[in-house]
Amino acid sequence: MKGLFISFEGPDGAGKTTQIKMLEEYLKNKGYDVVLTREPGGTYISEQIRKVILDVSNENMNYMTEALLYAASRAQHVSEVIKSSIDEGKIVICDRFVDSSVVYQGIGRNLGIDTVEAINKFAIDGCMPHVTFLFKISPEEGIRRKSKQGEKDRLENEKIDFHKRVYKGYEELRDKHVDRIQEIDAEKTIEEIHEDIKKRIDDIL
Ligand SMILES: Nc1ncnc2c1ncn2[C@@H]1O[C@H](COP(=O)(O)OP(=O)(O)O)[C@@H](O)[C@H]1O
Ligand SMILES: Cc1cn([C@H]2C[C@H](O)[C@@H](COP(=O)(O)OP(=O)(O)O)O2)c(=O)[nH]c1=O
Repeated sequence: MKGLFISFEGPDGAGKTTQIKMLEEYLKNKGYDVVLTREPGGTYISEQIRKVILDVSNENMNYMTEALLYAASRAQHVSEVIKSSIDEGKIVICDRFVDSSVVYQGIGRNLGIDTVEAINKFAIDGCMPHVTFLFKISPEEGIRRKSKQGEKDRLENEKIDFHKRVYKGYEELRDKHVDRIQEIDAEKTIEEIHEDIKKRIDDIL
């Protein structure tokens, strides 16, 4: 049997990581073989690329360089982890995937959706999530939550305007992929959101 590929998307600080861990626990308790992974990252090589991308000292990084590095990290991740895990019948839960590039680089950095999709066509090699949970939270609340966690990375350091474009970008993407992207009200409590996600996953499984 083929596995299931689930991605989590949304602004920084939306609560994705918190919910992913809870979902992993829930699915493991039900006996599913779960692979938890993240982008940028998820493999030894991709994690090294992550460090370069998020390093605050790389403040003069060209936006195209940034987009290509995310795609390079993704190419390794897809080929080394995601494809094989799905083929082995596992449930892959990924903290961000190509939608993040479309929104952050395509819309946030103004490279354009088409350009970013074209770059990533090579990286994803036909591999797309079966379902994507999009966490809806205001940019201000996301930043507030994240700032409680300590030091910010290069992307989180961006001005509020950038995060507002990201928020709008996700709305645009949601309207474009209604069959795949499911919106989650991320301003609810941690428990309420977990219940919501459990229900949606049970429907899929
Ligand atoms: N529903 C929620 N309500 C309030 N705070 C939350 C909620 N979900 C997560 N948090 C807190 O917000 C911060 C960011 O959460 P995190 O899961 O790391 O978000 P993300 O992975 O989307 O950046 C953490 O300190 C976390 O404990
Ligand atoms: C995967 C991906 C992430 N990003 C950004 C989103 C985040 O700001 C950062 C990854 O940081 P991370 O700490 O993993 O995300 P979060 O703050 O949601 O927990 O990289 C892109 O700009 N493009 C991409 O393709």
